[in-house]
Amino acid sequence: MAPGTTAMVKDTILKVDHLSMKFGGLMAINDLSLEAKRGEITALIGPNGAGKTTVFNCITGFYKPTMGMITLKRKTGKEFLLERLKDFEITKHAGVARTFQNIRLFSGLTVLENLLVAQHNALMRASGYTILGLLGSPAYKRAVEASIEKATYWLEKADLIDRADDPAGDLPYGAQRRLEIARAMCTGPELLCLDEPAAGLNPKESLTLNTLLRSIRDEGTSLLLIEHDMSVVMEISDHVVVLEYGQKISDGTPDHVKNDPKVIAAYLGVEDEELEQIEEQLEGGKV
Ligand SMILES: Nc1ncnc2c1ncn2[C@@H]1O[C@H](COP(=O)(O)OP(=O)(O)OP(=O)(O)O)[C@@H](O)[C@H]1O
Repeated sequence: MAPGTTAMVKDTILKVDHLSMKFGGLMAINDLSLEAKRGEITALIGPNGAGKTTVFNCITGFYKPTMGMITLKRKTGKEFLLERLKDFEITKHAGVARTFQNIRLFSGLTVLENLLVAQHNALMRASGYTILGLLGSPAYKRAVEASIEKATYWLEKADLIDRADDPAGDLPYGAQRRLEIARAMCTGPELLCLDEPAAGLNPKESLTLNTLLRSIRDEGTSLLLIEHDMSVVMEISDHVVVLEYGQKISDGTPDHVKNDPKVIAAYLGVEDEELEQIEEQLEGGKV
């Protein structure tokens, strides 16, 4: 068991085994193994260039890893080997949704329309993929009502209901980030992967984001996030994995990793001999 974790055994939703990713001569990820538990917020942190986005891109199918296995276990018990799936299959079959570092909304569509577009697949399925189905089928009408209900639910959760009819591009930055998250939730994921959700947010927006992410977790969706904002990471994460130069250097509760000398050294960029001094200072309670 990782140091700093509790004794209660939780189900694993995501298991990364001996993952490596090479770009030409550069080993961006080197034999990385980690687990994310169901119903928890797991944060992936580390200095710039540590390999966080590369791990994310391997999990969500944007990159095919050079080596290793990534297993996603759904609530039904069914397992998917993500490295063998295409990105859209990872969303559709394995129940993984993601957001990106750069906001990718349909800025000319309204806030509500953005959430309805996210449910396009479910609506088309209900139509039977026919014009007649779109025009007259009761199943399609029911699906439209359900998609509006789901959109409204997430707009309320994301504190965006008052802006439902405004173009998404008119929202302040923090609200656009929450809309992206609401949109991802409308696909009904079991694992939500967020790439720097707090980037560029002011302190008030960060607090609203924390509330939204906690409520998503409390409703049973597991979260994996990359984040540089330590006020977000330490406040809401159940579990933190720290990378440096493509390798895991620490893994445990927020309290465990923030007191881990290797993590402190990685963030301060210190040499090995200085690390020993930090360790001594930590033992003496001076850091
Ligand atoms: N497509 C790519 N081609 C070549 N090298 C890449 C590619 N993607 C990432 N890298 C390299 O892999 C290493 C890890 O990059 P990555 O973006 O995963 O780090 P990161 O921890 O997400 O950094 P940051 O916090 O700055 O976003 C870096 O040295 C980066 O230059």
